[in-house]
Amino acid sequence: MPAQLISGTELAASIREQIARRAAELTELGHQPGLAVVLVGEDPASQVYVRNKVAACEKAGFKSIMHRLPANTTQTELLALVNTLNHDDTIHGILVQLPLPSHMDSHSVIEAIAAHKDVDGFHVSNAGLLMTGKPLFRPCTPYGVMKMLELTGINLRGAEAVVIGASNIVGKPQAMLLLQQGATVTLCNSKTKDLKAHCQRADVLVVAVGRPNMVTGDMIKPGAVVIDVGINRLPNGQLCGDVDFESAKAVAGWITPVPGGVGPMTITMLLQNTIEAVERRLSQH
Ligand SMILES: NC(=O)C1=CN([C@@H]2O[C@H](COP(=O)(O)OP(=O)(O)OC[C@H]3O[C@@H](n4cnc5c(N)ncnc54)[C@H](OP(=O)(O)O)[C@@H]3O)[C@@H](O)[C@H]2O)C=CC1
Ligand SMILES: Nc1nc(=O)c2c([nH]1)NC[C@@H]1CN(c3ccc(C(=O)N[C@@H](CCC(=O)O)C(=O)O)cc3)C=[N+]21
Ligand SMILES: [Mg+2]
Repeated sequence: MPAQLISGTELAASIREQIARRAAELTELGHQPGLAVVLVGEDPASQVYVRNKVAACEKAGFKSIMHRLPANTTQTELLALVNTLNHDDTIHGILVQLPLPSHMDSHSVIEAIAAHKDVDGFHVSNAGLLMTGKPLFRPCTPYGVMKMLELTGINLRGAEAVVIGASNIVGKPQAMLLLQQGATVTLCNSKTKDLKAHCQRADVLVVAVGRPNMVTGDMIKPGAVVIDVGINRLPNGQLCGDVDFESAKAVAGWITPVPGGVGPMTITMLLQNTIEAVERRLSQH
């Protein structure tokens, strides 16, 4: 039996409906959720993502402010904008689109964002809180993946979870969230020996590397849940994931498509985190 599809597009739409309802209530109370998205430079892929994020905000009834800065913006100018947004009470979430131009130090920029507005969850204090099991914001992509896993009904307690890719924004926080749900987690990287053997043990396989079709059907345990985070643009302009969808879907129990999989969930969880920021501020005043 071929794998069941986990539609990120559909799950995202149903979560966004709830978010829009809550946003309307919060607006009614005088607290319209506000997200600021900062894009430096003209990277075409980043422009697409940022446009999608702003459109999703508007559709959900958020206030969304897009700050587009030229590629030659200085780090000092960017830090000044971040500081202004930190002090703007109409803004609950701040997202600085990565990657930043090479003349900037993204670490310092992320650290400049007020941790309570860091809806990406990338600030070191948010990474630390996640690690200790008391997250303020869960990074959007891994958070979205957890929602997709919930939809499959898989019991993560004692499950073998393998994450391929160990970046600070996807792989590492993904491993933490899986661990917190009781999975036995293996986190693989470019030095991993015999990746195939690790994958074949996985009840849950999350792939976040950035290499087209690197995971093939022969690497997958029959019935496994396979989550493809990768977004790769092929020379012909087509988007594809890190998983070879055709061979994988013949073996997996559940699988996410690209596009229409994790990507739309990432944006949804960005909205979710912004709502959480508003709720938190309300409960503290
Ligand atoms: N759908 C979505 O919403 C999102 C999608 N993405 C996509 O996910 C992918 C990963 O992104 P990101 O985490 O930022 O990537 P990074 O480039 O930051 O990290 C890649 C990771 O993959 C590991 N890796 C590289 N080659 C191999 C290999 N042959 N075998 C095993 N591991 C390997 C690297 O190992 P090492 O640590 O040893 O270098 C590293 O840990 C990209 O395609 C990106 O576009 C990213 C964010 C959101
Ligand atoms: N500060 C910051 N936060 C991020 O969350 C962040 C970032 N920087 N830099 C880049 C990555 C990547 N990312 C994606 C979000 C949505 C889709 C998405 O919606 N993808 C659609 C397709 C979009 C298309 O057509 O290109 C899909 O998969 O169906 C993809 C990728 C967020 N990132
Ligand atoms: Mg996707």
